[in-house]
Amino acid sequence: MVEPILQAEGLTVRFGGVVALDDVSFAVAPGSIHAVIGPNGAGKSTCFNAMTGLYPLAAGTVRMSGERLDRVPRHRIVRRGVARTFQNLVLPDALTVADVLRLGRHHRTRAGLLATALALPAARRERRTDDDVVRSVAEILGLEGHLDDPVGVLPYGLRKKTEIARALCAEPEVLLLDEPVAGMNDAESRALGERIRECREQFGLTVLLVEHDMELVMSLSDHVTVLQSGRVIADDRPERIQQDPVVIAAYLGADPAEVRDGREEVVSRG
Ligand SMILES: Nc1ncnc2c1ncn2[C@@H]1O[C@H](COP(=O)(O)OP(=O)(O)OP(=O)(O)O)[C@@H](O)[C@H]1O
Repeated sequence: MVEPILQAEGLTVRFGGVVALDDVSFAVAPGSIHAVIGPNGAGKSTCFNAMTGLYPLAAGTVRMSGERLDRVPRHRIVRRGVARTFQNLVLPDALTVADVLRLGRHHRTRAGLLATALALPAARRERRTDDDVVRSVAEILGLEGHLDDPVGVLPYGLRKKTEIARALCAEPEVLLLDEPVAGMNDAESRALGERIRECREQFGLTVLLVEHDMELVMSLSDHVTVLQSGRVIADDRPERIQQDPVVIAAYLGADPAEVRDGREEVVSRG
C-alpha cells in the first residue's frame, strides 16, 4: 500500500466497564473512499469520535501523513486538514445555508475582528475567498439555489447536504462522514453518493465514512473496514468483504462456520 494519509493504530476506548474499541488498527490510502461498517453497537461512531479527539484514547495512536493527530486538541484538528460531519444534525435553524457554510471557513480566518468590522482590505479579500469556496462547494452539492434559505425550512436531505458542505468548506484533505445518507430514500442516497464521488475528484479528497447503507458502501468505497464488538473483523476491498463468511456471520448474528454459500446477499442488502 502507498503511504497512508490517515492511520489508526491499536485504538482502544473504554466507557467504564465497556470496551467500545479494542485494539483497532487500519490505514486509509490517500485519495480513497474508505468505509467503516459493522452491526449496531460495533464501535463505528466511537472510532470516528476517537480519531477526531472527541473521545479520549485508553491506548493507540492516530496519524495523519505520519504525524500524531491524537495529540492535537480537537478544535485544532481541522487545521491539520481533517473535517467531519456528525450522525445527528446540529445545524442552527435560523442560520442561512450560506452562514452555515461560512462557519466551515472559520478556522481559516486570519483578519482580526476590528479589520473585519471596518471592512479593511485584508478582511475584504478574505471574505471574497470565503465566498468563492462557499459558492463552488454549494454548486457541487446542488445547494446554490438555497444559499439564502434558513436551514430550518429545508427538507432533511438538503440539511444533510448542508452539513457535508460545511465540512467541505474547511477545504480538508480528509473528510469524515458519519452516516451521510441516513434517513434518505434510495434515489437520494444514490444521488448523494455520486456527489461524494465528485467531491473526491474535484477537491482531491480522501473520504472516510461510516454508513449502514450497504448498497452505497459497496458501490462507492475502494476499501472497507468491518468492526464487530469493537474489533476489526475484516479489512479489504468491497467485493471481498461481500463474500467474507466472518462478515456475513457478523451481520446475521451467526457462527461463521455455519454461514453457507449464497448468504452473502445479506451483506449487499444491509
Ligand atoms: N458515550 C458513551 N458512553 C457509554 N457507552 C458508549 C458511549 N458511546 C458508545 N458507547 C457504547 O460503545 C459501544 C459502541 O457504540 P457506537 O455508538 O460506537 O457503535 P456504532 O457502531 O456507531 O453503532 P450504531 O451503528 O448503532 O450507531 C456500544 O456498546 C455503546 O453502547
